[in-house]
Amino acid sequence: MEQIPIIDFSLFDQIDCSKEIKRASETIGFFYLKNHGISQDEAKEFFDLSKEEKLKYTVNENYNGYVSVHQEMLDPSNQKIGDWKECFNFGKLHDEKPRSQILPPYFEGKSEFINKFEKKCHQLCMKILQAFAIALEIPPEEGGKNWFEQRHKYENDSGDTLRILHYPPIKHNIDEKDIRAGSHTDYGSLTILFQKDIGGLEVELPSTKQWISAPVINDCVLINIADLLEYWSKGLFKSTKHRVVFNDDTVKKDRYSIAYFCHAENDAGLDPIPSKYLENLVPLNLEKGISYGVDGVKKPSTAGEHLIYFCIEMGGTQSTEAKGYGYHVLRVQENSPAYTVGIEPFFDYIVGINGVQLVIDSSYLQEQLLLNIDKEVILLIYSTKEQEFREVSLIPNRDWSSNSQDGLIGCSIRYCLYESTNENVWHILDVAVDSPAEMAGLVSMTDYVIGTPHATLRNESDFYDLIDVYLGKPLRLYVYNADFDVCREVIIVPNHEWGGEGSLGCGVGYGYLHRIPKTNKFKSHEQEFTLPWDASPQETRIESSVPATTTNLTNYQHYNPENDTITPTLYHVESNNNEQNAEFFTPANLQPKMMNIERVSNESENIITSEKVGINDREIEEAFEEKVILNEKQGKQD
Ligand SMILES: O=C(O)CCC(=O)C(=O)O
Ligand SMILES: [Fe+2]
Ligand SMILES: [Zn+2]
Repeated sequence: MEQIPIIDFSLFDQIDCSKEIKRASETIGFFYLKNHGISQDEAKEFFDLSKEEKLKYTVNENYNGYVSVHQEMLDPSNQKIGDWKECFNFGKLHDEKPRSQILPPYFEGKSEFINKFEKKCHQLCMKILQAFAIALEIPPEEGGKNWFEQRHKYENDSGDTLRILHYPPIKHNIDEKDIRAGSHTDYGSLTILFQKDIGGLEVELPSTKQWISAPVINDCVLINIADLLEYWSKGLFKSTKHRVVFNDDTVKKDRYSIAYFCHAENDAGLDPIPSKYLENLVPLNLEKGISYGVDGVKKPSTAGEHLIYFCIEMGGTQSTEAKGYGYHVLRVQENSPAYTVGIEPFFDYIVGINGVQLVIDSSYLQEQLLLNIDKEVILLIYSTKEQEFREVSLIPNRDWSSNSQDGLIGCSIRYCLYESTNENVWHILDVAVDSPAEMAGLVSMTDYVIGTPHATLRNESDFYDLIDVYLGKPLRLYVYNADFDVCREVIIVPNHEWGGEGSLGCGVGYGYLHRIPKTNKFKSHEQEFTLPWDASPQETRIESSVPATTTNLTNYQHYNPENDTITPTLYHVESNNNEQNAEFFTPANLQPKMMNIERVSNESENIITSEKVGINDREIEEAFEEKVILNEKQGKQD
């Protein structure tokens, strides 16, 4: 079986050493270094402080600070409980610059030592990266052996982190799923790992997927390649999965380790390393987000963007993001019951009513509303913006509107999947002067295009196709502004004649990094939602085989139409839609709940002066039918 090689770093100046490092990085992604020049110090004293003391320094938004036992779960798909470890992350402790992190008094006294240690680790990483540059034969005109160093300068901001770890002993019987650190890869360029006395680290061989042990070897540090370097090298270097397991002989012992995560500077572009060894390799997909400049040209991702993604993930948003089916709220009528309780179009999904989860598209929701006219019902709502469930209670009724066509709660809905919906938005980046984007009033950085009445935008390219079709013509966009937490309608005329590059004149970002930020405005409702559902409203209803979408929904029953005892003819769908995605509660003529914006006067045809922007009903109807309408009607209206 393959073994993790031991490389003697005192031989650094000989070419063999860099070749060996390259070979190890291409195959296992891990190697031991002997004679690396750093002596390891004990982290134990910090972890011996009281829990209260340590919790005062819980990780901040940059992921610096204290992480308590079980707070981190590195392998959520296989773990039942978080990692059996606690750790403390130090950001870079510059001596020249003010520190971004407040240190516990315990470390304050040792900050000089920590700073020195970090610098030594960084220097060691630079030497290893030099070995990579030599082995990859980066041409001198590109930077030669200094290519990596130029992108990892200590004084520049980066995600460099020193982490001390403590894995407490376990006294009771452990579950087979219990693990000290779940399987994961590291995030930056390189990691130096200092192990001491107690083993348990395992590495998954990329070739065979077998887990092998990475034992403690005296006087050696362990180096591993991390994700950024894998991406940068088009996958030539392997960012290998690793984990820390309990062994019979170590489970009752404390384990301490130290990791130094070396990252590229935030501004470092991630275009591939200039090396002949990469020429025939296909770039890996980062899939975290794409940005386009004002000129419409794709910008390379940077190490900093990559890092933001990491901080979002580790900050825990991943665990709250839910996936499942529900009724997407497309419109909310002003002064309707839904409006009054703050149901938000676009972001909200109705996923349950009175304790029953709506896992199947059926007439159940309508029936329940009809059965409860003038009585209170409780709707379970999932917000893709807040990534949160909440309950609202409202009274379906016909009194709120004089129009008999209006629905009972005043929402237009469509049954669909609610996963990553708020990633399918187009983030407005820099807006160029006098560009169509500026004239349309688009706001740089805080505006997000969330849709259009003309078409259903299902993926990134749909947006660009739409712009092409509307070249020289007014295009209506629904735009969300994160500062004001409000939606409005914008009319833009994409064109190439405005005098700058691109047809919109603004940079656009798409994907995970460019999703709509949470506002946490429903946080205060959390209490309300955790109340258990005690009613079992339909005794005859049987659990459907569809699993609950999230653990939050365990108190919800599943509605199964096959066991329905309610006569389905109670409700008549008043809609001219024929598809199963009928628009149940839509009145024939309603004004969209879009903010009316003041528009700056201008001769240009795409500017409407201080005027309320309404949307034609037919347009909306058709958008809801998910038909892409890209033609004649537009001319008529504008
Ligand atoms: O403690 C160890 O041996 C490994 C820690 C680790 O892999 C990490 O923190 O990323
Ligand atoms: Fe790791
Ligand atoms: Zn963005």
